[in-house]
Amino acid sequence: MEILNRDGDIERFELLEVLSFDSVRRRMSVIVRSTTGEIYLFCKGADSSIFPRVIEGKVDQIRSRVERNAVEGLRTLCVAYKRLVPEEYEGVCGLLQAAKVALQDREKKLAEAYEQIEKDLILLGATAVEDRLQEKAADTIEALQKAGIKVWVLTGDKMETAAATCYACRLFRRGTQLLELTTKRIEEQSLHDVLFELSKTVLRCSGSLTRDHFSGLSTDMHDYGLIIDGAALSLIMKPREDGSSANYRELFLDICRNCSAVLCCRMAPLQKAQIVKLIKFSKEHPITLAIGDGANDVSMILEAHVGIGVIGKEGRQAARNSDYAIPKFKHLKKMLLVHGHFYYIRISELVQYFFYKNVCFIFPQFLYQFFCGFSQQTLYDTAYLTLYNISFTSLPILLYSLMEQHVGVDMLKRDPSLYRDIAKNALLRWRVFIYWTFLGLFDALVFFFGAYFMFENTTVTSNGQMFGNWTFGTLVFTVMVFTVTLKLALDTHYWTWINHFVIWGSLLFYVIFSLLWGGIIWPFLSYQRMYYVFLHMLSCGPAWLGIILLITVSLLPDVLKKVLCRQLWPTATERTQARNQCLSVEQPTVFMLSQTSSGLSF
Ligand SMILES: Nc1ncnc2c1ncn2[C@@H]1O[C@H](COP(=O)(O)OP(=O)(O)OP(=O)(O)O)[C@@H](O)[C@H]1O
Ligand SMILES: [Mg+2]
Repeated sequence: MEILNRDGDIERFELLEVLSFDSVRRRMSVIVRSTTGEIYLFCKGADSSIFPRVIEGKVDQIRSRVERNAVEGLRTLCVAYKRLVPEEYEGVCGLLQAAKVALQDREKKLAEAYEQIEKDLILLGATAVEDRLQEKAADTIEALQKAGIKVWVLTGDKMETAAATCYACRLFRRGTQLLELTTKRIEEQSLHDVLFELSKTVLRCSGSLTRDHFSGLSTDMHDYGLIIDGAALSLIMKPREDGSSANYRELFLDICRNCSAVLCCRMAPLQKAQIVKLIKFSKEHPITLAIGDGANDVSMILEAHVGIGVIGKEGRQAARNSDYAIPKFKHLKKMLLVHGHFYYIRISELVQYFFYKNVCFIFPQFLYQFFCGFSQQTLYDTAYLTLYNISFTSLPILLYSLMEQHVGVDMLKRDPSLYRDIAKNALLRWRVFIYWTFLGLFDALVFFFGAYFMFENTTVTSNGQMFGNWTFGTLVFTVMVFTVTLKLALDTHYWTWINHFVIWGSLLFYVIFSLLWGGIIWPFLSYQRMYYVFLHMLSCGPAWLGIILLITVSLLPDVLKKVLCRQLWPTATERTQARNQCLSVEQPTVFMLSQTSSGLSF
């Protein structure tokens, strides 16, 4: 190992041992031998883990320096060393070797060995490096807050550094009142008192004020930010004999609910996961998402409902253990607010539409049983039964669920609050599900009884011929295929040639298939009950009229509901759609935004 010293000379060291870093110890050491044969141990790590191990050096001076640097948002590391005489070194080697080859509890033994070796150090100094935020980190966090997502920062960093970072990424603002739940405070008062005091502070205001927690835009004085450190968290989580820890947890969660931002600092990796778990199983059962870039974030990424890894300088562990890996933090915005929004809309329509079209399909068959003496006679021909879900009505919804964009990408990025329209599983709630089911039942009733009443008049054909039960079934089926496909066409906002192709293509395919299926005598069929049925039905005018009428009647309630809801209770998304339509007919306007830097930013 060669090192260039400040005089410009090269110093050579032989690297003997590495006591590797871990997030619990928060320090690492190396043992080296200089050219003169002296053996040194150099240790670097977080101030909190170095200072207690130091017996010499300008501790107070360096401590205050470190505090100052941390407040400025710099990442600080303290460095200490000690000289090892050869006998000591022998002892160290022996300890390490024994721990390394242990077959049981190796990790624990290594930790104990490190603990013994890294003590009685002489403080050398401290380093402070600027750990710059990734580009657009602040924008992204602000957008997430506007979208109604609560952002918590869980970090292994020092409290002061982490707080400065939170200010830099606008999680804390000028008006944010910081509440501290730290070990220092708990040492002064008891945990019980601190928690009650904090909860009194936050709950006093939450009752009387209508604050906008989520937008983060409130300029209200009572915008709270909570800071908690790892040691305080373990006190809260620690199970007690009298079972009171559960109460502390509830109290802690109550305080957090009333804070617009929460910062957890000096967290060990497992504590990060513990926090995620705590929130995940809290009474609101929120969906949690954890994003991180380092190995120390892996456990929380695995614990959260959605784990995202940022592929970065800190290696690939986080990305490898995540559900989604992204190259930069700023991509989270597009991922959630645009793709997340789109896919939620798509998947919810896919699910509901599948129920709907199958209710439309099966309910007439059920009703038919009352009219056929419960003889198990099918209403539709077997080919129709087989092909309804796999070819007549499959592609349009498949394409919808892959391509639909009810609002433009730019619009979703520009206005994060649109995300609130779909938050809390808004489109897959019972109310929506019941609406779709009733729509399906209504449509099925219209198909069935519409056709039934038409067939009551036995002289629908001009030549006096009567329709049979297969024509009845085919009429119901035709109206159904057209209605469910047109319903999807009404729901589609984003039309591309491929949507046109599958929607109109599916209908055309149905017509052509029916013509061929009944128009030709197929040699492989032993009997052909559909022979000429479809053509026969189309050859009579009233059937055409009936089909058009029934399709219109079945689509009408949904169209009316859409129009009324849009007019009376438009969602933010619908307002945006309407605005976009207005804008697209007006002359294009160019907006220019200029940003001036202000010394008063925080
Ligand atoms: N390679 C290292 N050598 C010595 N000390 C380190 C090293 N990496 C981190 N530390 C110290 O250990 C502390 C905890 O590190 P950890 O990786 O858990 O969190 P972090 O990197 O500070 O923050 P984050 O959790 O946001 O990644 C750091 O604040 C730092 O003081
Ligand atoms: Mg780290």
